[in-house]
Amino acid sequence: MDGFRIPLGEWAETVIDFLGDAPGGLFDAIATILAAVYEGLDSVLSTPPFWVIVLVFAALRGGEPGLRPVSPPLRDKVGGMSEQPDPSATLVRLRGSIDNIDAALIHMLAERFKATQQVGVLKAEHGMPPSDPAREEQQIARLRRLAAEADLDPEFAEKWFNFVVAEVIRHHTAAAEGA
Ligand SMILES: O=C(O)C(=O)C[C@]1(C(=O)O)C=C[C@@H](O)C=C1
Repeated sequence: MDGFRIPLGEWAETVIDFLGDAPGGLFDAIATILAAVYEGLDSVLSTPPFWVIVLVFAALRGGEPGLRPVSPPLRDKVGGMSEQPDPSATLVRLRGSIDNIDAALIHMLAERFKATQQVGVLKAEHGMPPSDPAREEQQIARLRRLAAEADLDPEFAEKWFNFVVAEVIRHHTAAAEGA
């Protein structure tokens, strides 16, 4: 063991010599890369994607009945009333699912408004108009398509979108007036 020594001091000297010889731009480049890595990590950690929110709720509920899929008991109805479990228990179970979904929707809406709030600041700072009808048209077309695929009424999806966007535009307008 005595014969072996990690030459830490020499390594550090080499690095310091290298940095000393390096052109000034190198430090800027390192700072830029570190800042980009930091910002990337910060945005990943502060904006959980959709599936993280869903997983958090799944974990919070554990194996409780609230997480059981809604459809199988409804399918049982075809077999006749005698196969139905206790209606009060069914109601409690379905309400458990409804409560989970409502909570997830609130969290997702909060994340959406955090993002649009930043868009509002950006638009206000650069004199961009609060609303962008062309963008909204694209969003509505996409959401209507997704709704149809998911068995949700596309009219309802569009109404929901317009309701949310009206609130976003109200926030954008207030931000522009305050800027
Ligand atoms: O994308 C934008 O430009 C936004 O301001 C966001 C948003 C939205 O909430 O989706 C809101 C208003 C615009 O008219 C279009 C879209």
